[in-house]
Amino acid sequence: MNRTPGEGELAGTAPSHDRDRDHDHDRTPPIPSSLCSRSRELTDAAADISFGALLDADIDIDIGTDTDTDTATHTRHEPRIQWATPDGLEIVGRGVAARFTATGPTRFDDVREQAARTFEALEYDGPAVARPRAFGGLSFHDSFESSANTATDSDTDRESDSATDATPTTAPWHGFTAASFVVPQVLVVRSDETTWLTAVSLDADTATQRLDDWHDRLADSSFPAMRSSGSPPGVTDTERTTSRAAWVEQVEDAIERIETTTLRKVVLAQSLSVGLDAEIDVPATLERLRRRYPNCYRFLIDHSHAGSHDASGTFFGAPPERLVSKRGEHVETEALAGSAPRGETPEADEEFADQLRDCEKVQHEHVLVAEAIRDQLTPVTSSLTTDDQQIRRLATIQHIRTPIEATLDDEVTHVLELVEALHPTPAVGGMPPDQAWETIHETEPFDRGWYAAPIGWFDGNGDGEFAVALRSGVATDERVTLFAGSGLVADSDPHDEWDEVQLKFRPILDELRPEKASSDQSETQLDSAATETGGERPYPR
Ligand SMILES: C=C(O[C@@H]1C=C(C(=O)O)C=C[C@H]1O)C(=O)O
Repeated sequence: MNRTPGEGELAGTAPSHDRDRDHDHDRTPPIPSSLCSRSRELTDAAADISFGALLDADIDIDIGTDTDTDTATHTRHEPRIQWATPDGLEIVGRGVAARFTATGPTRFDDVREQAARTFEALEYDGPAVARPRAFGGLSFHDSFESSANTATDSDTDRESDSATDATPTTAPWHGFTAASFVVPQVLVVRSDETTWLTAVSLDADTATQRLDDWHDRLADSSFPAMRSSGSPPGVTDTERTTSRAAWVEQVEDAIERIETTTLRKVVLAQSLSVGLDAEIDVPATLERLRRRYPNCYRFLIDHSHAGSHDASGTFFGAPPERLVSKRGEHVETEALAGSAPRGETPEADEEFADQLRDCEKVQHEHVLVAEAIRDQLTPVTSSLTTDDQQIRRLATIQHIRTPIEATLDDEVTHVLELVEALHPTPAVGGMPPDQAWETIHETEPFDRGWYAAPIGWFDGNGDGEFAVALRSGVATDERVTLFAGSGLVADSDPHDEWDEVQLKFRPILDELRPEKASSDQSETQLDSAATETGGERPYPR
């Protein structure tokens, strides 16, 4: 199938050298220099059906003048996003009003520059919570390059350093690029008691028309009344990238590097490819994850590129970790590192928590992360406070958490600047960062892609929020590829670290296996204990 971009569906490419070597160059309209947005509050009935309706893959979304007549394929290829924070803000979006993409070491600046051009002339009449935002993320490392680009690079001049170092993407990351954000054409935003519908287009008339069309559609009672939580698709097989024996060798090798070089900490990961009995319903899976991991973020990114022949996979997850949020000059972040299982009883649970608090190795691993975050933020902030350590309890695992808040000085104006400064924290990379990446790159037998990388949104003011894309996977047809890792320091034990990684696969893996339903009793008990210790601050809207 070869689609042409529809009206209002504008794809941005990186400026300068990157644009010259984009293989979709001829078909790619420029980044829009204006956007118009209209919002309307949804009444109860429409609000209830709006999330499922907008995410439902079978819905024939209006994307303007798209010429494709194969509706089923076409809707599956229609980009969609979902974003939810632990305090109840939920956003779903469909279609592309603007797209910002970039590759290489300048990817943060390139995306910011593209977005600035588009958002500069944004006309918007709704409340702040329903404003247009760009949703997306980045790959873990800037050497990541989409396979679509690499396929054609041989016949174009490769000018940037990044292009020369780039590694072609491998499954399941086909179609992903080093930085990709979309401003959706239609958004439903739920916050507190209200639900808003927002439509975005190049001009006011189209935005108003789109808003009215979608409002009528959502008032249509033929849509299901509730968001579906579906049922697990069932698992046919699992394939590991890393056997236990290989892992033990990798960890021992990493520890030797820590003992003999200046490397102090490195996070090594594994990937698990899971074959499914049926195609996965990702929004329904996220709804089940919401019920079991209410304190986590939830995200879904399906950025299938207009004009591309193949759909990319859907990247989704329920991460516990905030990378950073910026609202005006106020910044919130956290160190989350150091992990233990949940106990079967409250006493056993507390014992595991005590081990986290008292274990020298775990404290070392955690403090490295908190210090690195403080060191990155101090030069750009006028004040910075670090709270006491807390235990963050999730249904299947507990972590040490140190909340960090700061007030920015005048130098930093965009959340992407903070994302660039902080990513990767030693919670997912290591210390020092370059040496940690070298170790990861030389050790891990798979491509991290967007795993453990920043995922989130920013708006026209440069405010935004990013989580770390952990407890995540990529769904492609009837497989889901999961990723999980663990922080290693000098006295790490390979077998303990193996167990920790398996625990981190569980959030999604449990939702793929029907047998999980039979152990619901114990999950419920875990759930009721899965509250945070220490007060959680409100997440920004
Ligand atoms: C790397 C992961 O998790 C990170 C590593 C942790 C650790 O080493 O203790 C804990 C939380 C996360 O910061 C993962 O979930 O894959």
